[in-house]
Amino acid sequence: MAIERVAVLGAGSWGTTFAKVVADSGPEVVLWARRQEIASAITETRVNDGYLPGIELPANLTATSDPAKALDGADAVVLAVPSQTLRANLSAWRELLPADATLVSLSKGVELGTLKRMSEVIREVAGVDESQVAVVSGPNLAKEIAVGQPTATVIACTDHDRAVDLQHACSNSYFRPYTNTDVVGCELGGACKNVIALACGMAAGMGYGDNTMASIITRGLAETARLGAALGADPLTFAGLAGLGDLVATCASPLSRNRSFGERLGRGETLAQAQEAAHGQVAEGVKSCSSIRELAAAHGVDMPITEGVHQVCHDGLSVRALGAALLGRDRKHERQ
Ligand SMILES: NC(=O)c1ccc[n+]([C@@H]2O[C@H](COP(=O)([O-])OP(=O)(O)OC[C@H]3O[C@@H](n4cnc5c(N)ncnc54)[C@H](O)[C@@H]3O)[C@@H](O)[C@H]2O)c1
Ligand SMILES: O=P(O)(O)OC[C@H](O)CO
Repeated sequence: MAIERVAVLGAGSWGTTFAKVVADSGPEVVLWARRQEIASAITETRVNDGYLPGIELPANLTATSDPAKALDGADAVVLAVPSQTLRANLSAWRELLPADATLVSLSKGVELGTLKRMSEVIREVAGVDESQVAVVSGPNLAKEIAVGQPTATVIACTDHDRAVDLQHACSNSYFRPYTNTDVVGCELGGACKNVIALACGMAAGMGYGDNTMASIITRGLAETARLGAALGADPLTFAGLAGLGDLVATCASPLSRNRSFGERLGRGETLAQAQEAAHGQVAEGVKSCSSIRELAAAHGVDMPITEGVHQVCHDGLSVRALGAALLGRDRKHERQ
């Protein structure tokens, strides 16, 4: 089914940027902003100044703070709110969701408490089959895409035809989506890389260079792939855009909120100071390190970097002690 009208719920960095991507690809887009003043400002100035200053939004993108207006007649509903708020937000929107609309997750995280992936939360709250839920994940730093820098991504859905419909709705001269049916692998790649980026940021904050980064990225990918194997993901997904691609972009970029957050901790700032510097924008790994750690434990999977990041963020371990603990682990074979 051709997607002609898209609702994007969440007007932060990625929600606004993805709304622009879709609008630049052809469909009509209605962007829902939680705050009325942001919706009005977008309507009046065509700019979301708080999140994407200086970026002019296309004419086929309109904004509202009324979810019913955003969702009316939508062929696809894109959910662009922080992971830990998705359940509450979607519960409030449930009755307004058009019956056969594709429900698309942009959020990269694992829910605290339930240990569910975002597509699982969506299926549960909206009461839909897994074939109706898609995930967009890849090396997608919003600020680069908003200025039209080229990138690729993955649209994952167990229903390949639905993924292809969505692919058509967000393909343009600077955004190239690939399809994949491995929803589990794509979601785990997106959630876990935020935690590994925190670790890379910590190392950068301590003054360490590229060998350290490459070692954390590579071993971070190894532990992500171990979790994926335990949860039934396709191992090849982790070598793709939603795995290695996103991991490298996030761990290397000063634009990443997760990496920047970790860097502040590595320079000796407290969690509260790093949180304040984020200006309300979400660094998903700070919470997901705990849920991913629990998920790993429930499946008997060893994730030492994730464990260490959790201890730094929530158990008072110093960044220096984390480095020493990781280097002091039992020697092992690379494939273990
Ligand atoms: N920014 C990126 O480059 C990027 C890229 C890919 C994926 N993502 C993922 O997309 C998701 C959204 O990220 P973002 O960059 O748009 O985040 P953001 O912090 O920039 O914006 C979050 C948006 O959600 C809204 N929101 C609704 N309910 C909320 C609540 N209860 N608490 C806080 N905010 C609430 C906020 O008003 C805001 O508009 C995250 O899971 C993130 O990991 C982000
Ligand atoms: O800014 P971050 O750390 O939330 O990362 C943004 C995107 O997920 C990169 O693909």
